[in-house]
Amino acid sequence: MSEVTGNAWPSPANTTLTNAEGKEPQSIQPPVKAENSLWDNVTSNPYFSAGFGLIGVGAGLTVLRQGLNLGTSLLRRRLLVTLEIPSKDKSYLWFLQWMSQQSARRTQHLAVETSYKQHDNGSVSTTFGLVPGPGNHFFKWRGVWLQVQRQRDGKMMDLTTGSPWETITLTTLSRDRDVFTALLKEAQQMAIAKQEGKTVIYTSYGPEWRPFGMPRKRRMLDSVILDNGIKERIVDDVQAFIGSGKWYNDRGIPYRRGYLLYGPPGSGKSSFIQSLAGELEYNICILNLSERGLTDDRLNHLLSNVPERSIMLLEDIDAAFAKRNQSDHQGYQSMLTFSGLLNALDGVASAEERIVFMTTNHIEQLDPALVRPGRIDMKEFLGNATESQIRGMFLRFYENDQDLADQFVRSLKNKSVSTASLQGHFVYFKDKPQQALENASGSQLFSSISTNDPELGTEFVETPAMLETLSEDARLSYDRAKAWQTAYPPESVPTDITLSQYLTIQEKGVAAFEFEADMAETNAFISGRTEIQFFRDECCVQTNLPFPKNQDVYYFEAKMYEKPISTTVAVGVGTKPFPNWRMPGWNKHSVGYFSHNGCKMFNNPFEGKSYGMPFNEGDVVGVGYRHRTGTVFFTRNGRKIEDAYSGLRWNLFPTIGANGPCQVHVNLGQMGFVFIEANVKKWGLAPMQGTLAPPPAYGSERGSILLQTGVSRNSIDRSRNEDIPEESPLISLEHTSHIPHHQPPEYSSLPRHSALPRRFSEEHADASDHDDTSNGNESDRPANSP
Ligand SMILES: Nc1ncnc2c1ncn2[C@@H]1O[C@H](COP(=O)(O)OP(=O)(O)OP(=O)(O)O)[C@@H](O)[C@H]1O
Repeated sequence: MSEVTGNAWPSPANTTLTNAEGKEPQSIQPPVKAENSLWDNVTSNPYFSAGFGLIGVGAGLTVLRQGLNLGTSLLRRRLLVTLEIPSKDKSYLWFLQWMSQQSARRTQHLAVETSYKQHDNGSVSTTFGLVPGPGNHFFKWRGVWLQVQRQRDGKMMDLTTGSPWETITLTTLSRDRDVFTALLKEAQQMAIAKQEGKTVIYTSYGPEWRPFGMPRKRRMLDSVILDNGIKERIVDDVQAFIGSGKWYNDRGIPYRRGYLLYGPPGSGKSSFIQSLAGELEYNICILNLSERGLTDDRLNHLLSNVPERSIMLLEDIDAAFAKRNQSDHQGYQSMLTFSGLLNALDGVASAEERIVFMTTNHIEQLDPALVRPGRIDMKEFLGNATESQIRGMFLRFYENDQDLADQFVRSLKNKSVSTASLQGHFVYFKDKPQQALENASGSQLFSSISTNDPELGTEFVETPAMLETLSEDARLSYDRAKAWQTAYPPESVPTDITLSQYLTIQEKGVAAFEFEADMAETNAFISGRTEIQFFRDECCVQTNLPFPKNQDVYYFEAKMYEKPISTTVAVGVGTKPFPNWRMPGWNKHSVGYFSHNGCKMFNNPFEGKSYGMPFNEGDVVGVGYRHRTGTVFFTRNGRKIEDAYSGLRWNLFPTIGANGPCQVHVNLGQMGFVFIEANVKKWGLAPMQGTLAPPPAYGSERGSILLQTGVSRNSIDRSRNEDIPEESPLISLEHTSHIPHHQPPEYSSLPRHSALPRRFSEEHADASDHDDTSNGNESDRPANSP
């Protein structure tokens, strides 16, 4: 049994052991050696005590450091104040600019901020601003010490702009905390002062707007010379819009307004928008819709976050969707879709007003959905220089030279020149008005002149005055047709007479020609190939085949079979494809003679020229085409009117249009013409009958090829018909002798007999010889031979 005395742990020295017999216990003495070796060794070991010492020192230092940190942060918290400016914030750029003025010279670690400046003459100069680079910088401002810490995050990037994420941290003493506000205000004012009297041009940078280059000097409104009234109209409209936010909001109308400026290049569209921004003291946000990577979402975001007091400018809007008509689902150069643009323009309602300007050189290429009111509320045509513009431009360059200005205007009468060309001319003859006048017909000025003479088949350009003559509906139809013709240009489909069409004309004669009308699309119905019934609205129909080009003249006549006075009919020609809701003469590559006023029209609905008498029910209007000179002429009730137009060397199709109910019967040569000359000279589109036999009379089946038993290919006497091709029809040529002898028309563009069996063609050659000399029966063949 062991006994433990006291509460203390028994020391090994005092431990007593008794045995069972009660014999004197032997006291167990701890071995002296063991006690010394364990404890003493430990304590007396120099290495061990040195380790302890080190641990103690380390712990002490750690405590001290933490204490210091704690103290510093306490001190910082109490004594210092910091301001963080992330690179996303607007004031970041202001601050950097401000810094470049303040402290750059005092710091050792600089970074460069390069900026471009585009001058009014187009030249660009570059300036380098030195700003504190990443790291710590100290400087003193208004007696206060500041620490600037510019930190660039190596790992984080602004994914939209691709630039590294940066933060600027400013530190100063707590008591000087007001210095931050003062500093930021000064930076802001400095930035604003730089823009004062200037127009800032923003471009998109990722999903945000960034200033492009330095702010530009404001352009004055009177530096842009537009035709009378245009400038005032737009400026008044914009100003009225800007002040009427409440009006819009009260009526739940999105507070935005869209403007479209269209017209030829160099007419001042961009310049005017710039000067308008200057006048309103607005900035301009330019967006290129063809920009790579522009998506619907990004556009939407950009349009919803236009900087304050800015005009949104979408230039050359037609270019972005040039391919739209090929497929509605097509991707464009950018990833922007047309519907994306429409949605973005409709856009989120924003409290700030939104002014969107669009420009185009080709309004006809714009989708009607884009130009509808709400997206575009005001359209203005900026065309080539008018007389007043020419005078205005001249006087801007050579003040007070009224007389010379008048002479200059006179020298450009009836000529078409862009205002940009005029500017170039005046710059060239700077300070030399007399020379500018003398060289008014010089090549420099007129390099961009386009003649407006429709008779020469050149491009027609409408003017605002012309457009104003159209009603809203007519203008819509006109714009639609122009857009349509851009998508489907005249002659963009093959219209030459093909071999099979040629053979059909040979076989069927004039019956191969017929008017076509798609009932689903056209408000017209055709019966018996040439009898046209119009129902309502404007539309036109064309023949399936164009005028052939073998004989000198081709001719057809249209009889006004039933025509109320209220219906206007236009008889003429046009190329294909042609918008079937337009009258011939109203659109490119078409000519029309109009019933209500007797005018002729070519290529446009504005410049009708007085031509013949009006025509009405019972009247017969004829159209002749001389393809060598490309001349179109008309007849009225058998009397020829003078040539209408010449130089039209296209595949022209007889075209009849009407704007209301009426019936027009057309004679393409299937019967005698009212115009005698056409009968005598056989100007019809093809012979009355072709080479195909008419069906036999009832009861005369004997000998008829229709009821004969078929003749096998082998039964054909090939010794006499060596050239019969294997694939020739299985009709025995023995039986063709009764086919009326008609000379097949010699459509020169195609080989005459190559596709026909030799004997067949020989027979017909004989027959035609015979016909040419002895058969003068015009009722039989009125139309085809020259
Ligand atoms: N009506 C005008 N009045 C004064 N300057 C003009 C006028 N039209 C053109 N200019 C001058 O011609 C140059 C080109 O003009 P601007 O870029 O405005 O034409 P634009 O119609 O926008 O051409 P584009 O359709 O090719 O963009 C500018 O330097 C401008 O000053």
